[in-house]
Amino acid sequence: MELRLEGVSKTYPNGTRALHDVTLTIPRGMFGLLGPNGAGKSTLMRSIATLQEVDGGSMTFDGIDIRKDKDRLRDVLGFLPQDFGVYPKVTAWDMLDHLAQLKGLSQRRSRHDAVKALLTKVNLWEHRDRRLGGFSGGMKQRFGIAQALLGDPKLLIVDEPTAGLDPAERFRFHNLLAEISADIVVLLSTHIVSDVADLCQNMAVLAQGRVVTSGHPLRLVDELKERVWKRFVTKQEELDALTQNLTVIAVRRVAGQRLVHVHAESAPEGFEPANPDLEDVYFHALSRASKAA
Ligand SMILES: Nc1ncnc2c1ncn2[C@@H]1O[C@H](COP(=O)(O)OP(=O)(O)OP(=O)(O)O)[C@@H](O)[C@H]1O
Repeated sequence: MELRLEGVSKTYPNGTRALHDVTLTIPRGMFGLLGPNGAGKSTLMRSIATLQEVDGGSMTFDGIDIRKDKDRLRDVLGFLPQDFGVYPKVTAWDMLDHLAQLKGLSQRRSRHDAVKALLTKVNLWEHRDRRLGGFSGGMKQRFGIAQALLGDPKLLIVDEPTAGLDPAERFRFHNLLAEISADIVVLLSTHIVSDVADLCQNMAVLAQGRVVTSGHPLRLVDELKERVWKRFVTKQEELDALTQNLTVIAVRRVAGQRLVHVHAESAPEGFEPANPDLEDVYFHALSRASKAA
């Protein structure tokens, strides 16, 4: 069971090239698709979810040709879109029961069993009679996952699910996703590097519609070993000079100071070795992509 994308491309009518020859193999488990705003993540998610068309390439999931056989894909798909909205005056139970009916669960008894199991799974059973409008951001997202899991999907797509969640809610949401992804393919799109570092066995970075790196997060970090160097800077002129002469990957704030990470085969003067992490992988991939553009 895997999702395969080959040469997927999309240009919007206004000429924006949102996807450019995207080729990825996404196996069972959690796959993180990282990229800055405008990279093309939502376009890709929505296309896989059959909500919009691509212009070229092929997309298959577990033997289903997604572009040709949309209905078959929808039968095995769960989707939590970026802008998942809820009816504020409806209770969690009534909303999920209604959505379950729309999904084709017509037999009342088994539908109620399924709704109960899902609300329990996402830890909202005790809140089932509360109106959705009173839910916190994290509760709404967990409800979003419950609706996405109706009908036991084999492919679950979640688009930027943790934006705006506080750390405790994020942690809870992560645990839920990790549990779900044991048996199915979960595609998580995000611009938050630590979501991918914490959760994903495989990942890709998308920039300007292209896959700029992909693989196992720890292996990608490993590839940067002894190639990332750090140094604190205080003045803007210093930073400008470094940016001109070296490959600056990232500038972070650490305890109120600016810490520069650069990529180089050997230590530039004044720099010491840094332990690379997934942020370095991400920013290095983005800086390579913007140089190539
Ligand atoms: N309907 C549309 N018509 C024209 N251009 C679009 C349309 N939807 C998206 N775009 C453009 O396509 C590019 C990719 O957008 P997309 O929303 O897929 O990126 P993203 O990585 O999901 O970003 P974000 O996190 O901001 O949603 C952007 O340049 C965006 O402005």
